[in-house]
Amino acid sequence: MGAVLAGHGLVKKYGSTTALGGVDVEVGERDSLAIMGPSGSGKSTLLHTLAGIIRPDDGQVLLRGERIDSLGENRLSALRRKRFGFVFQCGQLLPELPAEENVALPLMLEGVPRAEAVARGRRWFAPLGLEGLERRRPGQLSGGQAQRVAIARALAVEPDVVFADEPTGALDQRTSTEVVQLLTFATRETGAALVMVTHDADVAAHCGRVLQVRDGRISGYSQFTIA
Ligand SMILES: Nc1ncnc2c1ncn2[C@@H]1O[C@H](COP(=O)(O)OP(=O)(O)OP(=O)(O)O)[C@@H](O)[C@H]1O
Repeated sequence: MGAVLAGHGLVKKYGSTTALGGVDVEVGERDSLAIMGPSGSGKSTLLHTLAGIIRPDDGQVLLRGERIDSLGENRLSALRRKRFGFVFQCGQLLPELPAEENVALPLMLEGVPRAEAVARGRRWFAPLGLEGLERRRPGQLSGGQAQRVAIARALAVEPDVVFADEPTGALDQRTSTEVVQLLTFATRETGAALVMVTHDADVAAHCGRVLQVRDGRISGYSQFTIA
């Protein structure tokens, strides 16, 4: 079976800094990949390049075999909205909207009527342990609850790939474990691939594979068997 997302020979330079020096990476359906490495090694650049946020100077990004890095900006941003979900370190939820409307937002941006978008988004509240919190605003949620709302929002469009950039970076260890378990479980349930940057080896160990990046190149690879 072909890769859902692939990067081939990815190069990105900032002046004399080589952030990516020719990286090859692939993720398949239900596959989860953690990207680890020291500060400044190119992890975020790799995630953002795969997600079509940064354009590589050389190499290609393919989504289900189709090249996306050469798309025009409008098509690329439409593709990001429809086919990718994003989870950031701090949920980046809209503070004035209740949880269920934050989750429904990506669907509403795609033209789904509000009531239907909220109903579709609500299916994630029980599996993510958020039942009863639908009307709470982000300021009334704990850090872990807010990250679970962010996961629900990332999954609302039923994306091909979920990108998570330090999704547990602001959480304590116990909450990190809960959040990464839910993130990997819920992403696999939808059949999406997961690409996650993390500094935390315990968090990375929940992914099927771990890619080590150093000085913009892959320096190691490990594979886990997920029960
Ligand atoms: N917009 C930019 N302009 C100039 N240099 C950049 C830019 N973005 C990243 N870099 C440089 O590219 C290299 C890789 O940065 P990147 O943010 O990808 O690393 P990282 O591994 O994600 O780091 P961290 O763990 O600290 O977030 C670094 O040397 C960084 O300073």
